[in-house]
Amino acid sequence: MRLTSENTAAHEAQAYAVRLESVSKVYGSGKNQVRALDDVTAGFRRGTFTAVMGPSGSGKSTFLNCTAGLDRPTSGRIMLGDVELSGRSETELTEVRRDRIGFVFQAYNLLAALTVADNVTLPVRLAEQPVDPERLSSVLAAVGLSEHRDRRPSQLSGGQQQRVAIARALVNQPDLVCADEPTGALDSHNGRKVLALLRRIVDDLGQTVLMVTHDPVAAAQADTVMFLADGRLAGELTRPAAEQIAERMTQLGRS
Ligand SMILES: Nc1ncnc2c1ncn2[C@@H]1O[C@H](COP(=O)(O)OP(=O)(O)OP(=O)(O)O)[C@@H](O)[C@H]1O
Repeated sequence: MRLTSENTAAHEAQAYAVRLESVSKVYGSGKNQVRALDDVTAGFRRGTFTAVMGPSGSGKSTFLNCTAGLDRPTSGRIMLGDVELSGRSETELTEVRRDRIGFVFQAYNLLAALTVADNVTLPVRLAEQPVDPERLSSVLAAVGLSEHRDRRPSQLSGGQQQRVAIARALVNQPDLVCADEPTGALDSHNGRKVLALLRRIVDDLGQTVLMVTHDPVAAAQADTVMFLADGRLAGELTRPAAEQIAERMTQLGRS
């Protein structure tokens, strides 16, 4: 097939969950100006798990927030599948986030008054869509919480609460799951279980995961580790061991 610019764009939208083209983010102005992201171009293929690492202040949260439509880049383009995020109104961005992106935060962000099942289906109900009982059962089974569907978050361990958050992130079959330090509040046993679950949703369900972490052991679960330094891409490692990641982080910290 001859590749015209139109079918190249369609092909890329199919192959990549999200693409960033020359994305920069500048905070403040004058002498207080901070270039948190500096001309970042990157693409994340569907069905892959990427960890984002870098020294403190290197731009990881800014990168994740811009990619997930929580923050707006100063310049550049972000394409979520075939949807361009730039130039969208706040209401449109809220809808894109609700319908196409799953979020997993360090602090779980569950609603204490709701049951597990009601927390998981919240994005569906916020979109005023009917809850599909089969979809609910299948995401609860995927995270191993079928028997706990009627409990409240306070009746679960931290690791179980994070698995509820992952089920909530999956319920709309999102284009992208964004995880910000998902194991940051967990002990190592529960942290390992959550990481294994993130790995499984990529391998078994074909989800695309983008995870910011400070932990080389967590990052070693990813297919690719992408490094940031001073808001710029500073290389990547494919299927690295935790030791290699730690070594690269030490080098970046020294530079
Ligand atoms: N809202 C903001 N206003 C001004 N500067 C900001 C803002 N948010 C981030 N920054 C600055 O942008 C740079 C990148 O910050 P960011 O939080 O993205 O880094 P990070 O790699 O996630 O850091 P950490 O690992 O410490 O969480 C830093 O210099 C930070 O001080």
